[in-house]
Amino acid sequence: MSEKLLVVFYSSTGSNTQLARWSKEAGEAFGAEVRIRQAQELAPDVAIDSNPLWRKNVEESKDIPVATSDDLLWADAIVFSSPSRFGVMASQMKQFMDLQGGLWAQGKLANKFVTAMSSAQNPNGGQEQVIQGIYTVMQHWGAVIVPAGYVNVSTFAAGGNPYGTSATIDGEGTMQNAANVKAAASDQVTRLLTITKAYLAGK
Ligand SMILES: Cc1cc2nc3c(=O)[nH]c(=O)nc-3n(C[C@H](O)[C@H](O)[C@H](O)COP(=O)(O)O)c2cc1C
Repeated sequence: MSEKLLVVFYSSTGSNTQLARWSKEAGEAFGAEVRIRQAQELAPDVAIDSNPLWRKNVEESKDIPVATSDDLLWADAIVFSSPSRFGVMASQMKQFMDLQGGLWAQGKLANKFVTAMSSAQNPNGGQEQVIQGIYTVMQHWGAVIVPAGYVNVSTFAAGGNPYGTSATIDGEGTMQNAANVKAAASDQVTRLLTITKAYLAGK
């Protein structure tokens, strides 16, 4: 039986969409069954239309369903990916988490294997804090957190964040050092699934 991997992201201008798509690819390469899902957009059209990159990302990610509680129930392992918003996760991602109080109260979110990724405009624009914020919620859910650590050389080339892959996005929306970030994200997902698989085999 293959591992069930859920990739949940929020993205305005496409960078976390890209991290999520790379995560999906890595999950499929591992042999997992993968669902990719996005947090429900909360911003009004007037805000989205104020930034052509934002509208472009909305159009280009239309095929990706909105994340639901059922996706969480289904998953053995989860990748979360959110941009930095003043050093915390995007409100859209937090809203998705906040909607899970019912499942949490029933103990149905416990024992999921999770890891997280993030992006910001600056190399130190809050990526570490965003990932730690996601991990804080995961501790409340009783998840098993699988950080990137320093176990793959790709982590160093991507900027050396042991909490999870971090991307830096310039003012034009271009991801810096993208090939190395892709490699780190892929290795992070492979590590998540390797540990999930070992746990499921021993159950
Ligand atoms: C409201 C808001 C707050 C932000 N705060 C920061 C910040 O404090 N530091 C930073 O480097 N980037 C900040 N950014 C930039 C975003 O993190 C960056 O655009 C995002 O990571 C790109 O990811 P996306 O393409 O998936 O939307 C902010 C962006 C917005 C819209």
